[in-house]
Amino acid sequence: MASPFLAIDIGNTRLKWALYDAAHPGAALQAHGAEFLDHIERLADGPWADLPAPGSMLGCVVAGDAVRRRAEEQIVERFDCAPRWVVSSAAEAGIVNGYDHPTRLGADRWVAMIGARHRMLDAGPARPMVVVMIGTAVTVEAIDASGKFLGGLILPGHGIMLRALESGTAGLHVPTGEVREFPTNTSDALTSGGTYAIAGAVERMVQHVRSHCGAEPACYMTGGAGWKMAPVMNGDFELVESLIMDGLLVIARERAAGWT
Ligand SMILES: Nc1ncnc2c1ncn2[C@@H]1O[C@H](COP(=O)(O)OP(=O)(O)OP(=O)(O)O)[C@@H](O)[C@H]1O
Ligand SMILES: CC(C)(CO)[C@@H](O)C(=O)NCCC(=O)O
Ligand SMILES: [K+]
Repeated sequence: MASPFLAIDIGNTRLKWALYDAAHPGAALQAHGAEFLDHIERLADGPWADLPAPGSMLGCVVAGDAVRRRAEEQIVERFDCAPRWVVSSAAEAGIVNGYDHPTRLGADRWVAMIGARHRMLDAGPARPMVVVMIGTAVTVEAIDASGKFLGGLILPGHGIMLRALESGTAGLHVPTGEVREFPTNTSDALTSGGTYAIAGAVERMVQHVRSHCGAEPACYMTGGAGWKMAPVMNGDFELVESLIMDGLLVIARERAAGWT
């Protein structure tokens, strides 16, 4: 009988977790949550206190070693299961890594691409992809129709952009504004500037992929602030909140198949 599977995504701002009824794509979500990194110690006695014990877990972590260790303490304290973390490699689950040093690619980026590829192939024939993650940092990945990761962009997220402007200028200390085509106050100018900086980078990558691959890419967006970007994106962007969790489920199934 299948046992529950715990998926964990530790970013630079928050730890996201999701418990599924089994370790394969399409498994039913039983519980999920997110904690700011300062609050990881609460997991075992808080949100995880009443969960059924998972038979296995798999995660991706881009925060530092100290954060990863604090998460491992919670996993071991609450559940009798070994912490396992995805490391970016030369190839896994249908994606071939084009990075100069494949292991230096952020594990969250690697897992999100694997989740996106699986979703794209589920929907129809193979196409190139653009995969965008809007978290603490923003990443914009290009993948060709064969599953080769061609390369990607890293840029500051909304929060970092605003804090950089605040600390680097004398006159920019204002509340968050609205996204406007023609902003007429400082708040709107800052919020719109950040949003369109990200949108512009994404549109450029879509152009690069379109001309390099000679086909229209399937475009996916994920990350905690993805819902804020989705409305301003040109073209068909599918917002998939669970892209990293989907990728973890794909990898978990492949590994289980390889080990039996
Ligand atoms: N209204 C806002 N104005 C400016 N920045 C914001 C706003 N809302 C969220 N942010 C910033 O956007 C970033 C991403 O938000 P969030 O923490 O939800 O994403 P995340 O996917 O959990 O990030 P990570 O995976 O990197 O931990 C954070 O750095 C946050 O400070
Ligand atoms: C770029 C971030 C911060 C995005 O979360 C993360 O994937 C990371 O720390 N990556 C390592 C460097 C790289 O991917 O080239
Ligand atoms: K992330």
